[in-house]
Amino acid sequence: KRGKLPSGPPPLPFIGNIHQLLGKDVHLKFSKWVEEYGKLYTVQFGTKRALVISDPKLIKELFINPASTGRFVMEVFLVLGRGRYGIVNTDGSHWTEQKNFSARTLKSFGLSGIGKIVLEQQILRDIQEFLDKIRVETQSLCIFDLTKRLNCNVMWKVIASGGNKKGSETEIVHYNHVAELTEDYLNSMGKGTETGLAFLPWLKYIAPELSGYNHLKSAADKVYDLVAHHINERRKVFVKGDVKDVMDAYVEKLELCDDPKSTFYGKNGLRNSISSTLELVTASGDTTPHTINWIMLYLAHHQNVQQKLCEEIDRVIGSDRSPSLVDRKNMPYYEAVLQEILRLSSLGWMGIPHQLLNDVEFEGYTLPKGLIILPNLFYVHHDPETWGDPENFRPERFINEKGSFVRHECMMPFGVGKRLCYGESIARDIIFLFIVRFFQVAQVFPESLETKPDFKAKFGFLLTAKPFKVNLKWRGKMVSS
Ligand code: HEM
Repeated sequence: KRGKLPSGPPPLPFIGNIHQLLGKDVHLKFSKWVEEYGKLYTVQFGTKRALVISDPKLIKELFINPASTGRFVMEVFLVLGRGRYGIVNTDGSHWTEQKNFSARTLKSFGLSGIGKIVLEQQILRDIQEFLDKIRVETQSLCIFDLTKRLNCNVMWKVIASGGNKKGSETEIVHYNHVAELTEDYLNSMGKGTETGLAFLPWLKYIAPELSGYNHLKSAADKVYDLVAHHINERRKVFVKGDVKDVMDAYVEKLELCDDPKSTFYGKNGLRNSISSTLELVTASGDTTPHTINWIMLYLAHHQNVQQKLCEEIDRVIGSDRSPSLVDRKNMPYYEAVLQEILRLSSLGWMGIPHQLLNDVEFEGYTLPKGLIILPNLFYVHHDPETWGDPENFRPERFINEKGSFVRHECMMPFGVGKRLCYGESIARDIIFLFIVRFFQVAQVFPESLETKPDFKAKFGFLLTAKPFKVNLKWRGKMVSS
């Protein structure tokens, strides 16, 4: 099959399949095409060809090959990093150096690092504040707006807490500002996926307003300037060895780098550090709170599952103490609920597109260098051949006869292979602390009995739950953490 690629929906001259990929619910079109063309097919973005892979084994096989770690650079990300800097927009040795440093630093200052106990306590205090705030609400509540802020606070603590006086007025104003700017950028990124800008960068020239480019650029600039400002301020007061958070670690790395070949060296070093830090803020800004939001939606409409989760919380933690991350290993049902929601929601429905760095022999085809690779994660998580009843919410599918949680090799919500999401661990930790603490003291119900559940996702760069409200009922004691 040399020179040939798997077929797919017939492309039109110049635009390829773009006319079929604009607007809403593109993930469902990608699934429909699996039925027509099989688990390997190609689509055409203008002049660029993309291979869509819908088989988990094949995704794994290709994504562990170093040739597949190239990044197809999307305008919606490029505009944020102001070029190919940082992690998401880079590949090769540039990407390796930036990603390794970022992953290591996140680990050190996140929930598995040196200050993990203090951070866990701080997060629980933030969650307590959140609970206190909603406790006075008697009306039905849109939880998402609050969890988004909460998540941003947590991440900004990991990234830049060392520069702020804990609990001060400025800290709160500052956190809210970071959250607002991040949200604006993330919303415009979703819009850019709908209008096609993500795959057709030239739209910014012919339809800058309509494609959402103008708004995207101004939102991206604001959040970039904010992070750049903080890094530059820290550089002015840099003290070697005084590293309190992720941002300090970047500043130290920049100040001490004397290797011109390093991606931390000189002006480009600064650009890379700003981009990489920025990516931590934006990559976590939507993903974690939207996952929490999906959990709320499913549990509000599946009282039996919520009941079982509450029973597990009561059994393992009780009501006299706050949860701790060490409880997680004793909570298989929680793990199964999260896994089932990650499967059903498939937030990152096509991951972030890869691009081949070299020719690759794959399934009898010679895939050419430069080919875009799209893992059809939504389909993988909904394939009837794998799941039998993919549309049903059934956490039990991840529980074995002994009552233990079992992993499933077809689950890949955080991607797979060498470019796997390295925020998985902190995302899982934050979600655990939030959900378990929340259901330790509260229950959620649909806004009204007539409210019909709508589990169909709102389409964008991420698949998110449509806005909804829940009613709360308080249970257990409001133990303070
Ligand atoms: C439920 C939460 C999350 C989900 C479902 C998720 C999912 C994903 C997926 C599917 C990818 C694409 C992997 C690929 O390119 O093949 C990705 C990449 C990435 N994620 Fe996450 N993510 C989540 C949370 C986070 C958090 C909290 C952070 C940061 C703290 C983060 C940082 C990143 C970064 C920087 C990349 C790009 C990595 C690269 O280009 O090599 N993610 N994520």
